[in-house]
Amino acid sequence: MPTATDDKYSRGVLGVRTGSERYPGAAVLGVEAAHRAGIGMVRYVGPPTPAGLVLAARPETVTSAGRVQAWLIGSGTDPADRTDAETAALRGILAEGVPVIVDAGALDLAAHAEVPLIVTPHAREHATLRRMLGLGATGDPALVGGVDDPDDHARRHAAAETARALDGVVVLKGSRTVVATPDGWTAVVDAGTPWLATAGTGDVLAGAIGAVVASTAEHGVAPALAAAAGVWLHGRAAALAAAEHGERGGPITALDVAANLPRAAGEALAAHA
Ligand SMILES: NC(=O)C1=CN([C@@H]2O[C@H](COP(=O)(O)OP(=O)(O)OC[C@H]3O[C@@H](n4cnc5c(N)ncnc54)[C@H](OP(=O)(O)O)[C@@H]3O)[C@@H](O)[C@H]2O)[C@@H](O)CC1
Ligand SMILES: Nc1ncnc2c1ncn2[C@@H]1O[C@H](COP(=O)(O)OP(=O)(O)O)[C@@H](O)[C@H]1O
Repeated sequence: MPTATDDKYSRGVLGVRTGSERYPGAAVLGVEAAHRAGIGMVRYVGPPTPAGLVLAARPETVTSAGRVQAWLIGSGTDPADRTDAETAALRGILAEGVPVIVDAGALDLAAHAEVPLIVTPHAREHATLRRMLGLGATGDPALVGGVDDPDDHARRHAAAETARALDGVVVLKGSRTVVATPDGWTAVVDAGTPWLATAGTGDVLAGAIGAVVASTAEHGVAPALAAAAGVWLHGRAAALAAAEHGERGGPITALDVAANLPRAAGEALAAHA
C-alpha cells in the first residue's frame, strides 16, 4: 500500500518486453494488467506495432529505457519468429540481476538464467519446458492435471521438479494454478473461474504477477509469494468480473479481468487491515 513518502519509483517499475507483429495484443493486455494491479511505472520496450497499441491504450506507459525492479518477457511472442538481436536482448535481461517473469515464447530461454526467475507455463508449455530440461515424460495425463488429479498431487510434484531443475519459481497455469519453488514448496491457488478459459487471460496474469513482483522485490518479499499473490489477484478479478453477470457468472474477456484487478486488490487489502 502506498504511503505519504512514496513516489512512482519507490512503488516499483516493471520493464515489459512482450508482443510481436504476430501477437501485438498480448503486449497491450500485460501492460494493462500491470497498471491495474498497482505499480509505480511500466516501461515498455517492444516492436513498433505493439508499442503503438500499448501507448494508445495506456499513455501512462513509458517507452524509454531506464532502471526497473523486475522484467516481464515472452507473452505474445513465438521463438520461431525471434531474431538473433532479440534473443541477445532477452538474454541480457536474463543476466541483468532483477527478477524476470518469463512467459510463453521466451520459456525456451529460461534455463541457465542467473536471475530470480518466475516462469508461467500452461500445461503444454510446461511439457515442452520439461522436455528441454531433460525431465520426465509429459504425455502422462497426471502431469497435465485436471479431473484425474483432484488434489493436484501430480501437478505439484511435476511443477516442483521443474522448479528445481530451473532453479526458479514455476507458476503452472490451469483451472487451479500451482506455484512451486526449487526447494519443494508448493501452493495451489483456486481463486479463479472457468470463465477464465478465454484468449489473453494468461497475458493478463503475467502482467499482474509482474506488477506484484516489481512492487515488492525491494521489500524482501519472496518471488514465489509475490507470484502466488498475483495469481490470486488475477483469479479473484476474474471471479468478480464473471459475477457481474448473475449467480452463475457470465462471459468475461481478458480486459474485463484486468479491469477488476483494482477491486481484487482492494478486497485483499481490506482483509488484511
Ligand atoms: N491477443 C493476443 O495477442 C494473444 C496472444 N497470445 C499469445 O499467443 C502465443 C501462443 O500461445 P498459445 O498458448 O495460444 O499457443 P500454443 O501453446 O502454441 O498452443 C497452440 C495449441 O493449441 C491448439 N489449437 C489451436 N487451435 C485450436 C482449435 N481451434 N481447437 C483445438 N486446439 C487448437 C494447437 O493444436 P494444433 O493446431 O497444433 O493441432 C496447439 O496444440 C503466445 O505467445 C501467447 O502469449 C495468446 O495469449 C492469446 C491472445
Ligand atoms: N477452466 C479453467 N478454469 C479456471 N481458470 C482457467 C481455466 N482455463 C484457463 N484458466 C486460466 O486462464 C489463464 C489462461 O492462460 P493461457 O493458457 O496462457 O492463455 P492465453 O495464452 O490465451 O493468454 C490462466 O491463468 C489459467 O489458469
